[in-house]
Amino acid sequence: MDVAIVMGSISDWPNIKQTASLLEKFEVSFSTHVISAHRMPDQLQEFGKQAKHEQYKVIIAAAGGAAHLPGMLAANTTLPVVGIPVKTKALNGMDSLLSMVQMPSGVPVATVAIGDAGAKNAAILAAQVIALNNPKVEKSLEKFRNNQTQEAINSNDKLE
Ligand SMILES: Nc1c(C(=O)O)ncn1[C@@H]1O[C@H](COP(=O)(O)O)[C@@H](O)[C@H]1O
Repeated sequence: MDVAIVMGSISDWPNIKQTASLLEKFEVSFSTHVISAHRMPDQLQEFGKQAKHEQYKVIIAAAGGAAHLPGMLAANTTLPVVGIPVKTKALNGMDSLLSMVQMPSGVPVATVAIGDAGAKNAAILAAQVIALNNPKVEKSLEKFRNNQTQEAINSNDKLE
């Protein structure tokens, strides 16, 4: 598998399944996991340490609230980690965003936006990394971009 999607909880899945759907669309191979840094610290550390041996190229890590999961994965691997801040009821995801975007120098998490745009952009970002060595994925990305451009152009027809 090229990409690992790791979530802090199964409750993140309704948001994160769109990340998985987009990876499928780009024909990027991926696996999905629930591994909480807080609730499963040993498993989280083990996963981070083994990720490179497992041949993953990118890790997408989604978590809400005190979202330490992406940072702790990043601390345990040199693979690129894309962080998705999951929207929360209490603070609308600002808590998730700030806990992953403000990483200390030396241990980056490539943090995307809160919510649907971020969940999709994480998949696109991961696919862009995979496309560097995979012409099929590169083609899928180009097609996606061209369709997006065409849809934006066509939306002019809807203006009155
Ligand atoms: N932020 C973390 C971590 C972590 O960072 O280790 N583990 C779970 N969570 C988050 O807690 C929220 C509520 O989880 P539950 O619904 O399971 O109580 C989820 O958004 C999850 O990502």
